[in-house]
Amino acid sequence: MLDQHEIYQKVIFETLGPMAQLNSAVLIAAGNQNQGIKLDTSEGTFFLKLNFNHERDIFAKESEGLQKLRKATFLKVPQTYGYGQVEDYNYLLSEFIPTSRPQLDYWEDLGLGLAQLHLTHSKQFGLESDNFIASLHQKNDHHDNWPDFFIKQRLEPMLGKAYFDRLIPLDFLKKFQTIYSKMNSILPKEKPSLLHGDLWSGNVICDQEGKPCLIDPAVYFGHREMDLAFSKLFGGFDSRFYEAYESIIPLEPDFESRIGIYNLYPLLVHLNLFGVAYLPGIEKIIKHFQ
Ligand SMILES: Nc1ncnc2c1ncn2[C@@H]1O[C@H](COP(=O)(O)OP(=O)(O)OP(=O)(O)O)[C@@H](O)[C@H]1O
Repeated sequence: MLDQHEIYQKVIFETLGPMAQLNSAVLIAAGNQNQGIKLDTSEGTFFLKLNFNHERDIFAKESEGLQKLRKATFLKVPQTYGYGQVEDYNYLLSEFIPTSRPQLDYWEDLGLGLAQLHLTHSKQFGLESDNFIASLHQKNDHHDNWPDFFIKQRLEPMLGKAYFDRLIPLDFLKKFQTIYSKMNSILPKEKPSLLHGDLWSGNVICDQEGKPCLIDPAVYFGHREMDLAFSKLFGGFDSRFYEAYESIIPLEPDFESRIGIYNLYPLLVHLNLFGVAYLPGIEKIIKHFQ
């Protein structure tokens, strides 16, 4: 069995080549699933993400998602250098983003960059393959209609998992499903937009130039209001972000009234990841829309 140092050395051998040497390694982020490590090597400084998830393609999908974002927006997005497995670990090696304090136009940039991302359209909602949101499988089968996609590919799989894992009883599941018939009239029709897919404040970091940098996406073509609603779930972004976004692509009237519906998805994700503390929030939204 390899020790930590040998694992890091093997990762840089596989991704940067046989001449690459590890100088030092510092753990900078330890989440529920992943470890984030700053690696100083003979080839430069890199960010290494490691986990034991049994889904072996989790970082292949993260790398694909980051590359899709890089192509679609002027915003900073880390370059990826390789992913794979060393012993039981999955790894992803990417550009290390040193952080600093936001510049004055930080929020405006983020709003304009997200609008640019959302102007990347597709004919259908979905993606060519499934991916992940945090450590959970995220389905992406194509649909022509947003409410169908949202119900069948987003809400139902997470609701089913919560029921299967005994986090919710059957009557709660049935109550939840009663709102499906309202979706068509509540959700405005729009073209599928490329989304970040997990756009909360923890997934935007400030780079060394004081500019926003997008990390940790769960990309797909969806309704752009999903990203905007998600951005309001845990603390929200500065009002300059929303103003800049709307200067490029204004929102349909009454967006605020739909935020709860969209956020049923991240709340179900949190229910499945972290447990029943998220149930009352979900219940409140369901009651409101029943
Ligand atoms: N490319 C990078 N360069 C430098 N630091 C990074 C980079 N990517 C992520 N980080 C730091 O590591 C932290 C965790 O990264 P990330 O969100 O990708 O991991 P995660 O395990 O999926 O986290 P979470 O479960 O909190 O969403 C970030 O909040 C950020 O501080």
